[in-house]
Amino acid sequence: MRSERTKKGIERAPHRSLFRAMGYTDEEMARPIIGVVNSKNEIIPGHIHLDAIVDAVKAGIRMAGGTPMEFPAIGVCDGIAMNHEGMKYSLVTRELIADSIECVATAHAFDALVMIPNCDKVVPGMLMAAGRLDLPTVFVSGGPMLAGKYGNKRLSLTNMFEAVGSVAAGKMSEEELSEMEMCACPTCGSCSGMFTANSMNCVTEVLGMGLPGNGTIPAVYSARIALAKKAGMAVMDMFEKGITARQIMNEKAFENALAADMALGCSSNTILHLPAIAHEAGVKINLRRINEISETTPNLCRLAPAGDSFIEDLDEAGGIQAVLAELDKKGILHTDLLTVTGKTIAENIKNARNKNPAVLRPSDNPWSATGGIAILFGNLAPNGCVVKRSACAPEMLKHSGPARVFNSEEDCFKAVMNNRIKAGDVVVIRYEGPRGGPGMREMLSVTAALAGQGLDKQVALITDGRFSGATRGASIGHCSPEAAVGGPIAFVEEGDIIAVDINAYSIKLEVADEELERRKAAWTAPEPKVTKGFLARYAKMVSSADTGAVLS
Ligand SMILES: CC(C)(O)[C@@H](O)C(=O)O
Ligand SMILES: [Mg+2]
Repeated sequence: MRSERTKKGIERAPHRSLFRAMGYTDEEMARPIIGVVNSKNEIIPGHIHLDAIVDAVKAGIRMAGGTPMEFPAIGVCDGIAMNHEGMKYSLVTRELIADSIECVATAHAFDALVMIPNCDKVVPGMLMAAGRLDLPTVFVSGGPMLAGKYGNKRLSLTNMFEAVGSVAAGKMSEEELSEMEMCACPTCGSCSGMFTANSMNCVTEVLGMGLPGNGTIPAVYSARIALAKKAGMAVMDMFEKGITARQIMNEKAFENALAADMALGCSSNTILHLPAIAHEAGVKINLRRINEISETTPNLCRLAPAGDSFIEDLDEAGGIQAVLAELDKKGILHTDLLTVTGKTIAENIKNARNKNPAVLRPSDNPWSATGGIAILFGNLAPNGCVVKRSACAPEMLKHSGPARVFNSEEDCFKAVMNNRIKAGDVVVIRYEGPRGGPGMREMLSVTAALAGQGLDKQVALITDGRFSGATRGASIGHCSPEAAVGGPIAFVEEGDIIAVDINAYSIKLEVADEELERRKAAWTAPEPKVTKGFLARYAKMVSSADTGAVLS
């Protein structure tokens, strides 16, 4: 046992005295020590209830003969951090979470880990730690929030952000906005659509790191508590069999994750997180390979923000296992891979059934023959940029128009709220990349306000920042290289024509090469916006978005 480093022999008597200080018994010390990473806090709706999940996990570990030892992980609510300086501190927590778990788990020589995340950056941060540490590891998330009800309409956080634009455009009253505010987010859990948190929790299940049900069972269902108990038992089984994270998260597992991403219509943020997680697991994900997978994977789900169903509906339809069964019918899944159930994907999906073809389209009757995400390349983004095409109005799949250039999210948001963006425009928001932001802000307020004004069918937006999973429209993010390092997006001028052809995977700044060279020669890198603290250190070290914005 790895944990013997902290508890066996005469030289470990001091260590044991410290365990005794916490009330641990000989029996508890003799058993495998399982680190239980609890990201509970009182500022994220997806995390407020996690103590109940943690208690159930610990019960499962004890039932199966282990000793759980809990330690914390931080987390940020992207919704509450949105549209202000706070959002610069969101993506960066992913690395803090991974690094801090590495520190605690190694310092205390845990034998195995159970990770309990829920929201956006906590899931990938923990998956990165799992890949780095390569211990037996099981994930059980907090589960999705139920959808809100407003009159006879169901709604989610997307509607709230879009309503802000509707009020600004005079299409909705402030009274209606306040009424919606009271019912959009009715329970604890990760926001109810196929936004980033749920995307990542679903992908965790596909990777094989979460038990069946991990991605979709609602936070308030008793089945989630039972799942947590099973996760505690599963980690003990993995420990006994010597199954570690990297045996599960191999190259084929990431291919499965990307295929499911395309079928589910996941958040564009998965294209940052999956390469970052793969990097920690020793696997390389290439953006061009992602397009190949998207080209051959049907899009089966249009949950919010692409449609009006929610994660709870996907759960009732059979959840992620039913999605995998649909994909398997097309032969696009590697099914011989091991998962935390101790069984293969083929064994896990044997009895999975699609119980609602309106929510989960059968693979021979998809929403589209191609997947939810497209990576565009061209002179404006030589290293690629990302769009969730399944949440884009069909008329915007091909668009060209004049650039409206902003050097920060704030400047652009003001212009949108003052109704200064017009039909046909291509909004450019730059110096918001991983290094330039710093921290690559998520720009749901801008994209939602445009959608709330009805402009999502007429306006495209491109940025070196990123979006929320709740963003819809021709919102093209992660433009690489970013403006702060002299990427071509830095050279766009007001009125330049930008042509986007999403299904051709192309984005073009229609300015002659010689002119772009002239602009490049006249360009100087801006001074760093932040000069102290973690953000300043992050800005110096972070890689480009096309490689996952990682620190190594
Ligand atoms: C606040 C949201 C909706 O969670 C967003 O952060 C996302 O990325 O989906
Ligand atoms: Mg987010």
